[in-house]
Amino acid sequence: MFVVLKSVLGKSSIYPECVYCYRSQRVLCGRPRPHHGRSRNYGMPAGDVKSLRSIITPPVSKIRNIGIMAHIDAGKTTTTERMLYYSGYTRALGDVDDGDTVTDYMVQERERGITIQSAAVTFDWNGHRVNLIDTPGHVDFTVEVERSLRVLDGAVAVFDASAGVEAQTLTVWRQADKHSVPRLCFLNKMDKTGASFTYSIESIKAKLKARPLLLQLPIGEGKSFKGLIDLVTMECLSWRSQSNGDDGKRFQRKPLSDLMDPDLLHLIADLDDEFASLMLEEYSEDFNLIPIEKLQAAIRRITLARSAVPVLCGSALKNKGVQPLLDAITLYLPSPDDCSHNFMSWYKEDLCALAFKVVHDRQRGPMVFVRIYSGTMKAQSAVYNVNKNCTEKMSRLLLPFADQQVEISSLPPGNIALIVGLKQTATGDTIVSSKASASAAAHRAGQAGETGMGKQAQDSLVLAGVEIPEPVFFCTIEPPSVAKQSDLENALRCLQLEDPSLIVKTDPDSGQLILCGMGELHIEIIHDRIRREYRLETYLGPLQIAYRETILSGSQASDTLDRIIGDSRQQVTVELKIRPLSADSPLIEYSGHLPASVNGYKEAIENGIHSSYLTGPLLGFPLQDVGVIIHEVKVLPGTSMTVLSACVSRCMQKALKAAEKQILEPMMRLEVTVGEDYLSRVLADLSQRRGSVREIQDRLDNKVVLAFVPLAELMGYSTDLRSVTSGTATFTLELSNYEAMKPQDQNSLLRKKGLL
Ligand SMILES: Nc1nc2c(ncn2[C@@H]2O[C@H](COP(=O)(O)OP(=O)(O)OP(=O)(O)O)[C@@H](O)[C@H]2O)c(=O)[nH]1
Repeated sequence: MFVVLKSVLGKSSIYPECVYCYRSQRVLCGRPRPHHGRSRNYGMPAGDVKSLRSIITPPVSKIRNIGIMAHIDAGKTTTTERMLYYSGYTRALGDVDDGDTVTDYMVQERERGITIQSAAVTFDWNGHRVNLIDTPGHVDFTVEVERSLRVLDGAVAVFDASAGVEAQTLTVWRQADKHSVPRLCFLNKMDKTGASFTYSIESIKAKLKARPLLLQLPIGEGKSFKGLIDLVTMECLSWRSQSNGDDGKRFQRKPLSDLMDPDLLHLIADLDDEFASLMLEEYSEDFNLIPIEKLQAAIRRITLARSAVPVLCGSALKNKGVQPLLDAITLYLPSPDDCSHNFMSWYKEDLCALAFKVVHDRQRGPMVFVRIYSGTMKAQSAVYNVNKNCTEKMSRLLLPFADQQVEISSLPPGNIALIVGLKQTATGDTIVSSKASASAAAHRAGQAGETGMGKQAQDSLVLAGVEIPEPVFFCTIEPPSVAKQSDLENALRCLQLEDPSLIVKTDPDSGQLILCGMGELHIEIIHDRIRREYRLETYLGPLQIAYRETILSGSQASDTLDRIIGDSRQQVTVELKIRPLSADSPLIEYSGHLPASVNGYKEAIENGIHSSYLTGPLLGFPLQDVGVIIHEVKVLPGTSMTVLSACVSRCMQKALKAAEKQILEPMMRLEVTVGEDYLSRVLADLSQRRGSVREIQDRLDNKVVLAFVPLAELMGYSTDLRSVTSGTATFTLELSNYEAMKPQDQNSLLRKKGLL
């Protein structure tokens, strides 16, 4: 039994069993007030706390962890807002155009009107707990998309009914195909001039290669759109005109006919054997006697098997069709019970959760969104972070109900929760109950290893997270003044917890901070967030590609460092050889006749070598595949280990200068999905980008081109691909390896950098 205390802030320890509701304007997780000065009233007057009072943990079969995916501007934020409103968790209808929505809470999202990071909101509908997870579609945020696909069990694809399937939906749809996520389609904006139900259905068939299962038909299109025909219940659903201020909460359901829709029945029988036998046997006399529940159960089986995709329609902006969409989510999309992940079996009843988003609250510090896969999560307990190898204490466990957070004492598997108190946990980390439990899971994975599972597979099973690709772009970032340097470092530390694909380094020569990210937009967004959220005006250097360097021939060098520091003499002599590293030789070797005392210096010697690996001799990029043989090390007694490391490092630089050098460039594994009509154009474009095509596969009616292309040739690829394929192709990109540049390409790069 929960009691809601209105606006009681920071007193949870006094009433540990209570559920607190927080006024969003004060305690939102880092959510700033709307920038335009107008703010929505999220306050909860007395007597309107029914929904929070009734919070109980539902059985897992009643949980729906659902992603919303859409092309930019299709209306997913508006649809989400309506869902929150109709389910009773917000008191006013949020409007994207006024910048006062709940889910798009980063200011840039409000201003740019795009959704960058996945936000999760929870609400209850018809006895079900719905956790809505927003799914970004931009290619720079692929990791974000993959991570959100990992935590959700089903998805709703929202379309602009006047545009049909657009590029971003295609990208996320294909990722959802890859991860076998069951979906529903919602054709939004049926009220818009040019909206066409038929066109949208045709484009779902043609572009997504999906089989639409029409559960509704619109009554009118564009300005004349009034309501829907529900083909499952054979009812007419009509809403009052929004022009007289109607919020669409109440609508009329009028039975149209006692007869079922024969087309729908036959299509369902075609797709579902169980339903077909009902029609042929029990109800062969009269199909119209088939109970609606049986029809709905068949639609659910079809949706989960992904043999067709239910299609609904409406207009979120005009408050029409959202409640039936919510019904469909609870009726047809999977519960956590319907989905399983391999790694879950290693934890059995023990806690295993994935941190899928970290946000910063000025008062409460980092707040971590988690999906619980197994075991129970308890407030005020210690948890073990497998990725960071550390134990942390969580203070509070919250449910992210709309824009309020509701405190709860424990949560079973299948749920999404918000944790306060974890300081080390970053997005993508796996959280379990203890180190012992992680070891037990690794042990179980190991036992399976004996039956054919490799070490790598074991590790990935123990971890619930998504692998973060190496960043391939970088640029320098400078604070407005030296005094602000530590503020900038702090901001970057916080941002890294939220976004593990952001890497921050310090240039060893200039001491400048360097941002490394996944793409142009990624770095731009980080820059923007530092300005807005941390109020720091920073300067970015030009965006550069992260090359690497290596050597093609061996070389030898010796060096002596002789210094008087204070009143002691410090002297080191080093002689070493470097050579291209072959796959089976060790990185550092010591030649046979070194004095035994060298053993005591090994750490300092290796530090010197590792520091020289960070800056290559040509352009200062990290070294790769360079082996070292230490021939001689003479150290005067009393010499500090720092001087020894410095001498080794200087000697390495000398040897590197003398060797034949090579730049390695990042090669990207590019996967382009395109219709046959545009295939030749895509291939011609790739050949101009120094790309090599490895394979062309068939996927449904599309061609999938697998190619390796130098990253340097992929600047602006998304725009170019859109123009050569009229927006019909999608692509994914990830780092494959580093490859030696051809002499002419290397020379032109060096010339560009002013080094030739
Ligand atoms: N006519 C019409 N406009 C709509 C409807 N739903 C949303 N819009 C408008 O479409 C624009 C985009 O809506 P959003 O809800 O921000 O779309 P989104 O998909 O969340 O956009 P991103 O977060 O940028 O990807 C806004 O101007 C909305 O007012 C609708 O049903 N009909």
